[in-house]
Amino acid sequence: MKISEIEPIVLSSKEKGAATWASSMILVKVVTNNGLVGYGEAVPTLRVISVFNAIKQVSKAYVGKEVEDVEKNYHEWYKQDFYLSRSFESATSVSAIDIASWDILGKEFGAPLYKLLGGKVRDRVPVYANGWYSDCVTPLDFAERSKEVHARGYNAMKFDPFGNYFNWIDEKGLRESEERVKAVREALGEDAGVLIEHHGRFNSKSSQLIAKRLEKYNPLFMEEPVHHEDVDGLREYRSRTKVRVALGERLVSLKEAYFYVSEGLVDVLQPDITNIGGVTVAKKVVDVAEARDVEIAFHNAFGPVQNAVSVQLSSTVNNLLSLENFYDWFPQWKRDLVYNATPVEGGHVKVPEKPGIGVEVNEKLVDELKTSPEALEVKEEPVWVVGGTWKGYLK
Ligand SMILES: O=C(O)C(=O)C[C@H](O)[C@H](O)CO
Ligand SMILES: [Mg+2]
Repeated sequence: MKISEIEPIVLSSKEKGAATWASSMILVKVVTNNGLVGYGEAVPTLRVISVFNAIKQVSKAYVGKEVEDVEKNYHEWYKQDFYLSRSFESATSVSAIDIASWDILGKEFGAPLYKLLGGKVRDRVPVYANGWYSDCVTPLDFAERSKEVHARGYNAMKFDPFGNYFNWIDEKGLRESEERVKAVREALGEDAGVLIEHHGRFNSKSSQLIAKRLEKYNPLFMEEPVHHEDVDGLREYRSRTKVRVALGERLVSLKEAYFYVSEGLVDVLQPDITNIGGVTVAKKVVDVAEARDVEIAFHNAFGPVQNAVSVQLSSTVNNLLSLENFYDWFPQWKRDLVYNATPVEGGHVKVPEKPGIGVEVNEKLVDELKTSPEALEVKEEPVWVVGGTWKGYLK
């Protein structure tokens, strides 16, 4: 079947998500010449306009091609684009079109993606919560909220305890962060997973100080402890700390992922299927990680189509640690967009059996929420922060 049309669709709503960038979403609709429709999702972040336009350019390399030729089509774009691995817009655009292509493949063969990828190794996917700590500032705020999340069945949760510190962290910042993490660990007990998000914003010396303060709370992993491109800083961090490192949400190609795995720089790899090159590349990244016994925990922070395809892939991955999940902290419209098809129950998600990505998109709601691509406001609290947490509390 040939691809006849590709449409980027920006969706937004007044209802806000856990983070500013979660209030919008870029859906990609792919249609074939015999009327089959597939959906993918591209990542907005602060690039809504440029990603929307990039999808139009990447579409030029896909329209008219056989939708089943996912490998051939991806490599043709990789050759044509030249700067792919340095172009976030291109990588998330090709990822979205690839995901939609796989959605169509599943519909064509009447199978959920997991069946096209070698079958399930688990019937339910374990998830960890993110986005749950909006407006938490004091240790008590975090402790109380974490208990509520635990009571909902989540046995692992991630949070950024560092407030508005960036690059450097001083003793006051270390004390504030430690008090927040200590409060959560005491609230949850020893068996729950406590995952620490740094958002890649510290220099290596600061991150090493953080690791020494927090390792006694047995974090399941320390995510992006240093700036993503600070490889020497990451090497130094690895040589001087004992904690597990997670990274991967910013990777945009297979070779980038291979570098971090082959250099022994990562314990938990977090590829984002809507950034790394779609299903076609994500499944290769999983194999590279498996070769070095690196665990997989797909980054999954944006929308319900990304979530659906991440659930499908996670069900097939032997070396899966857990799948990130914002589902219960999505704005309702994101859950409604796929008829709330992947609810979290007891800290797990059942793997949908519908063809393709396993969920149906609510096309009526798409029409209601469709908007034009606009620049997001840049405020004192960065768009990637969980709302209301970019502050300190010790006077
Ligand atoms: O989900 C993650 O790992 C991210 O780094 C993204 C942010 O944490 C998420 O959007 C909440 O701010
Ligand atoms: Mg992160």
